[in-house]
Amino acid sequence: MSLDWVPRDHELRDHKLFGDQYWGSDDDAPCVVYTKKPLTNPKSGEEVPGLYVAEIRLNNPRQYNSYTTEMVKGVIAGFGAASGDRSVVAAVFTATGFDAFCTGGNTKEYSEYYSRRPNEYGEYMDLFNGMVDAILMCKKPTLCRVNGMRVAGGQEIGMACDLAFASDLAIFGQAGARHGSAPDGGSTDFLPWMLNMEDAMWNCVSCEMWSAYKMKAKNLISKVVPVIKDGDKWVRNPMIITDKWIEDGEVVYGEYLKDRDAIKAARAQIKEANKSFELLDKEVGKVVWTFANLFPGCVMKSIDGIRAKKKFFWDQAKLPNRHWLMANMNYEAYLGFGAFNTKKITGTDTIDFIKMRQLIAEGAEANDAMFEAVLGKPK
Ligand SMILES: CC(C)(COP(=O)(O)OP(=O)(O)OC[C@H]1O[C@@H](n2cnc3c(N)ncnc32)[C@H](O)[C@@H]1OP(=O)(O)O)[C@@H](O)C(=O)NCCC(=O)NCCSC(=O)C1=CCCCC1=O
Repeated sequence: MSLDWVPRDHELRDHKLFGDQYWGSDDDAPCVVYTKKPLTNPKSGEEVPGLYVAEIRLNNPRQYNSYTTEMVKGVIAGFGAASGDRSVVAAVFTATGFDAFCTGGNTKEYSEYYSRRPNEYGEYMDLFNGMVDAILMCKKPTLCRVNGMRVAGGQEIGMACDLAFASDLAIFGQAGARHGSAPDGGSTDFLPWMLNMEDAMWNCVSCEMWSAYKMKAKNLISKVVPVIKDGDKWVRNPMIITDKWIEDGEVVYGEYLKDRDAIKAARAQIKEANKSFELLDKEVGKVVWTFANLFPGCVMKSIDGIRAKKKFFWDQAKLPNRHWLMANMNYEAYLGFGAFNTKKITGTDTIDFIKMRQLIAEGAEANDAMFEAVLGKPK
């Protein structure tokens, strides 16, 4: 017997919360660019009709794709759109150019607007937390296409994604303790899951930058590929040791070259080289195709089961962190972001840390006199 007699409504509902007002195009930097690209079979190269991959691209290359307040809204809107679009198979998070995926919050905005305006920064942090939540809540697999350095908040929003694939020119690390913040936008929560505790501790606090090869060896990311192309030949990042594992009893794979002149020459080679994301896009395409050929519901249930472990610490800490970050905008963040933002005026991009500790040792008040004593001076 047919079930035609059961009343049904077949008009598709629209579940979108917002439109495209938070996105821009290539020419609108700083902005987020949202694009639906056809799902493609990596073997045949054929595009699948009616199915897409959503690309959410940070577009602020002049400032290493750091996100401005408006861009944070664009990312939230992007992951929300990808999540709610029936035709989207996966969401790819990337950025413009070969230099940077993202170096975190916009230090100019932090220094010139948010420092000494703690309530304003609290409101901003609500958006930032919403951005990480939007990635972790997206009902599509999320892939970070690490086109360049992933630093500070860039590392945090990158780690919020399910999987990461990197250009071998990318470096990974935090900048918080150097520039007056704590990596509380996800790194203190995610790093200890993804690296071992000892590595998480050092990478989170030291502000050392680790190569993509080192991070692959330490399991932070899924794959590293070269982007320098010399004719038909792919050339691995010349600044990093990739041709041996051990030297003099120490693991050297993934470390920077030691010799200063060799580093200088490698940097110049990278600058001049012809570059292409062909291999990176191939890797991302293969993974998306794997997901596309699995049950969508089972894929998302499995992903959310893993994400729950990442969310466990993130959800516990995100609000207390927001309150601390807000208060800190009156103190160390004012100094740290101020120093970085005025490096062209003073010739130094950090405060005088030893002087600050000496003043603290004397029990000095945290007032303008202290700030003046530790900040650089106009040249
Ligand atoms: C270490 C660096 C990432 C790279 O150093 P280097 O390769 O030497 O490049 P620079 O000369 O420093 O940078 C090139 C130009 O880009 C500008 N830039 C870089 N990063 C930013 C940024 N985040 N915002 C704005 N502008 C940026 C830089 O000023 C240069 O411009 P110029 O006009 O001089 O050519 C290094 O760049 C670096 O340390 N960057 C800053 C990293 C940082 O402090 N980010 C913010 C951290 S805090 C954060 O992200 C948070 C997230 C949520 C929770 C709370 C929080 O604090």
